[in-house]
Amino acid sequence: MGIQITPSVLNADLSRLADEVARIPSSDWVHIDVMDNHFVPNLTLGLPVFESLARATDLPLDAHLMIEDPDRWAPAYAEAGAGSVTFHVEAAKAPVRLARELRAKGARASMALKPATGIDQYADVLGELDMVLLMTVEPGFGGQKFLDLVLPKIRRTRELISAAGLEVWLQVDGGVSPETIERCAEAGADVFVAGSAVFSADDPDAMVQQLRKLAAGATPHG
Ligand SMILES: O=C(CO)[C@@H](O)[C@H](O)COP(=O)(O)O
Ligand SMILES: [Fe+2]
Repeated sequence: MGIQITPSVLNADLSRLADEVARIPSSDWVHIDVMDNHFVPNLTLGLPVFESLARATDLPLDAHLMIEDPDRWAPAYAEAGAGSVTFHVEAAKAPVRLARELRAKGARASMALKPATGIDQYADVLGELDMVLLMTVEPGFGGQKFLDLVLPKIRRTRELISAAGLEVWLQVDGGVSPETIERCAEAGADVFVAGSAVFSADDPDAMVQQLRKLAAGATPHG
């Protein structure tokens, strides 16, 4: 599939969500951070806002659920029209069953890992997934500093995906900017979330294009 950029609207003007999304037409996806104030110490938005945005844009929505009990709530985001639904493995009770349910509802199934969660123990689950999200900050807030300590895990995840002959996308999320995106691409990431880097830029769409170019230039497989 190649390099994809999925801006997070967390630090956009949430009172004008549809207008903000209209400022980034070059994006491959729009990343929506759903937080419940339990799994993470922050509260953002839920299904009603998500459904409204799905009606207001033609860009596909990439739902990142930082919530407890994703087994119960995640399928509703697939039904609401999400192209991709990401649940956290630290919160899921039955990740394989949940991934299968998301796929059955027509969404891409994606599993997220916090920075301190290892990937090796989930090697056998990769075949059930369309994407793995590796957090490069502790989840909960935009605008945090990129954690270089996650780079070896990005490399290891790419190795596991390749060794199994899978087409699983590898997304990184947190502190991704023109300063850090090349490191992630070199390590094997191919889907890049960027929140503050995009929405604090004078021209957010030009920033999306710049990020894509930098990642493409640094990626080992073109
Ligand atoms: O999931 C999260 C935070 O928990 C992210 O999607 C951030 O919202 C990305 O924002 P930046 O780190 O790029 O500012
Ligand atoms: Fe996110």
